[in-house]
Amino acid sequence: MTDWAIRTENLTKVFGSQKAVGGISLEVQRGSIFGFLGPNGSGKTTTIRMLLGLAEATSGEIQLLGKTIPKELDAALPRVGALVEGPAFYPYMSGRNNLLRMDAADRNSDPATRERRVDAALERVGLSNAASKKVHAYSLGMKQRLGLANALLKPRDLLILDEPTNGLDPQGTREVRNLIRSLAAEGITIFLSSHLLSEIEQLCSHLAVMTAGNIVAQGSLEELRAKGETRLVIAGSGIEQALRERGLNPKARTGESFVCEVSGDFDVAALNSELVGAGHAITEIRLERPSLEEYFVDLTGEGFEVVR
Ligand SMILES: Nc1ncnc2c1ncn2[C@@H]1O[C@H](COP(=O)(O)OP(=O)(O)OP(=O)(O)O)[C@@H](O)[C@H]1O
Repeated sequence: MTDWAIRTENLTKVFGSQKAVGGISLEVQRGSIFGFLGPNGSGKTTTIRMLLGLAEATSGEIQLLGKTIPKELDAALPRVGALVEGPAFYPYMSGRNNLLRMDAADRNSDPATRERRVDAALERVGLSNAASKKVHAYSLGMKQRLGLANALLKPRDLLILDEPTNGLDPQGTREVRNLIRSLAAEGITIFLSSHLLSEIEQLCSHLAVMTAGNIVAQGSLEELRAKGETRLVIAGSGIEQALRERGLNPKARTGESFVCEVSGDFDVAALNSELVGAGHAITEIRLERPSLEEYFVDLTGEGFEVVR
């Protein structure tokens, strides 16, 4: 039986006459870094708010760490850290005092361990040296890391992060991404929304693609990569006839090369040695896979930003 950190079935949210989330079934495996990819306005934040019990679903079901939401919210939430719409810090208070204050506002947290937990969280996100600095002097990346420290004041099994690198400069983006990687390496399941395909490709093991309130693709990165059509590109002496004899359907491409549609697991090395063995001089042979971006654009008719 698969152990799901998040599972939804037919989750729907309607605002007036608008379906912001149109019946989505998410399956987020424990231990994964799961990317929730979609352009702005596709329904990601609304979904995340429903997962966390911040918004009520119109219909459908949610399981978070095996608990039914919203019925068993109190049992699930202590193990879930969240970063949704940058938390509001007091700018003229230090990072450390902000965390102490936020922890004190949480009725389930233990005052006896507060200082120790706050210092450990600051250490974890690399802010120990800036702990006594006022937050208004923090860079955006530091503020975002402080937000993550706030989400890490207690031991967590799952972190839900809404666009965690949005608005950060390249340095801040790198800091936050590295932090996410190290948290995942500790075994925390990460669910992260982003409108950047490049971010998801760099960080995530699994993803779901949202467009206009619906999931149009979901699975591991490799599964989705294998879905687009694979092409064999090949050039060599007498190659067209040789390919036809082997049941492939070559089409002429630029220069001397031909292209054939093949399955994702096509064995190029075997074909190469067979053709060479039969006396053909092969000057080019390779598989060409469409990028994830091409595949998603085919599915959604939209572009994804590909900022690195
Ligand atoms: N409280 C609300 N009342 C009415 N419509 C809403 C409300 N919240 C969201 N919407 C609408 O629902 C749709 C999905 O919005 P949502 O914020 O979930 O998208 P998103 O993918 O998170 O985008 P973004 O990255 O811009 O936040 C949008 O069309 C938005 O205008």
